[in-house]
Amino acid sequence: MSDIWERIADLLEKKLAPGAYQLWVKPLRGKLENGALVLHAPNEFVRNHVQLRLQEEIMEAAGEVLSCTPRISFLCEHGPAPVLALADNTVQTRTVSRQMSLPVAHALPTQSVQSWRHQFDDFVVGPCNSLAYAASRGFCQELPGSDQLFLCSAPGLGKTHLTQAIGAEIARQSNRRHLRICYLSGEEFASQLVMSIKSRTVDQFKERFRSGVDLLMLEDVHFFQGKEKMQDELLNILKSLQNKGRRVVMTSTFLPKELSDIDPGLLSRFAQGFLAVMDKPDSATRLNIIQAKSRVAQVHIPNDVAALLADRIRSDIRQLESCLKNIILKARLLNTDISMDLAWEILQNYDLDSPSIDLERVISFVCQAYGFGLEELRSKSRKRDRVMARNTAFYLARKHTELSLADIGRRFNRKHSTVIKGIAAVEQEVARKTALGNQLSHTISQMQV
Ligand SMILES: Nc1ncnc2c1ncn2[C@@H]1O[C@H](COP(=O)(O)OP(=O)(O)OP(=O)(O)O)[C@@H](O)[C@H]1O
Repeated sequence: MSDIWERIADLLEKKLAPGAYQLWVKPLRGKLENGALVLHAPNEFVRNHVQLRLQEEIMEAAGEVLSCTPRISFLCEHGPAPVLALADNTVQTRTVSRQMSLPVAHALPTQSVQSWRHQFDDFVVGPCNSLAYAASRGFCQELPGSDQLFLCSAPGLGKTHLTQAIGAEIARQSNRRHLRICYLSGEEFASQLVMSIKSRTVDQFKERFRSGVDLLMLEDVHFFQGKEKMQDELLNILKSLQNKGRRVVMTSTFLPKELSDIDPGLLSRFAQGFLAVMDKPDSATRLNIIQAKSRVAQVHIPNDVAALLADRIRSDIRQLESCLKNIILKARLLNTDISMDLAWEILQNYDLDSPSIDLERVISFVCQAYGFGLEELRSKSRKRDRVMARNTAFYLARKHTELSLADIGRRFNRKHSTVIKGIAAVEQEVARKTALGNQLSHTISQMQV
């Protein structure tokens, strides 16, 4: 079948500038495999250039030779994974191929339908992300007012996961197979724009986004801070997409209002749709994530190990996941059980949070510091030293735990209004720097986090 490629290449020789043909098309080897045109480039540089710049021309030439437009895979002789030109590898009609090829040429290199890495099913929902999850689901169902979604969180808390889940879900819905999805990061957008400026193809670059995209998924838009030229182009593209009723998902590590050096018009576009913020997971969600990930790995994680991980890696799910994977891998390599010792060894390689403080730790600290037992703290006694000890416990519990005032009060046999008064009394003494206040400050600072 390689003579097919020779015919396509001959056609390209006639259509392209001689230099372009010699440089980019001549080194390619091509053949038809299962209805797809598979092109091998000698290296990644050539492959990327051909995929980015010549895909349309190749598609057209192939269409003329074959009387239908085939799917194209771009492979690299020394490279790893194939890069599919189409998001949908089912029905291959000329229209579908042409439509799909435009945005995907500018998408992340490996985003074919099969390569969405994350789904809704493997996203663990907790209080920290339930709104973002619901909004992402709503976006897929085209709920009224869900044309644009802005997902925001600190790094490693699931923005990419949800964005990819949206892409996977929409690409999966049979009635949306024709939809042209463009998924890329702010940085990729910028580098493609720079390349198009260098090759004087900015108009084509803009046109691809304006007319070739039904759903734009743009990650890490905080990248645009301070990049004026990029912001102009993005603003125009967003305006055009929004005017045409096209849908947009964006992610950012910062809220629109926290971004600096961004054109106000662009900021206002960022804030135009639904803004969903994800927080750090609470301990129950962290445990659920550990359990879900170990289920996928088909490994049993002992409860004490799960509790240790959930306690010491609290603010970044990516780190939590990576630590868990390393523990599982090490246990497999050493052919040993997953134990606390093994977990501790792996944990040393991570940036750990301090052990969290729960109410029982607060109680035992206060009892030790003041020389009372819990029953004396819970008693009705209004003796000054007991009141101070109790108030210190209220204050520390409020500071270090996520418990409500009512929960704290319950443990000490007190109403939540008493807890408020106790905390205020401690704060007042400390602020006034009285002798008692200084003593309280010292005691409070001894509670090691
Ligand atoms: N709620 C969750 N349930 C299951 N896995 C999650 C959840 N949140 C995050 N993860 C996992 O944590 C890892 C990091 O998540 P993700 O890449 O989506 O974070 P991000 O917010 O996009 O980070 P960054 O800002 O650094 O790009 C991924 O492997 C993802 O699957």
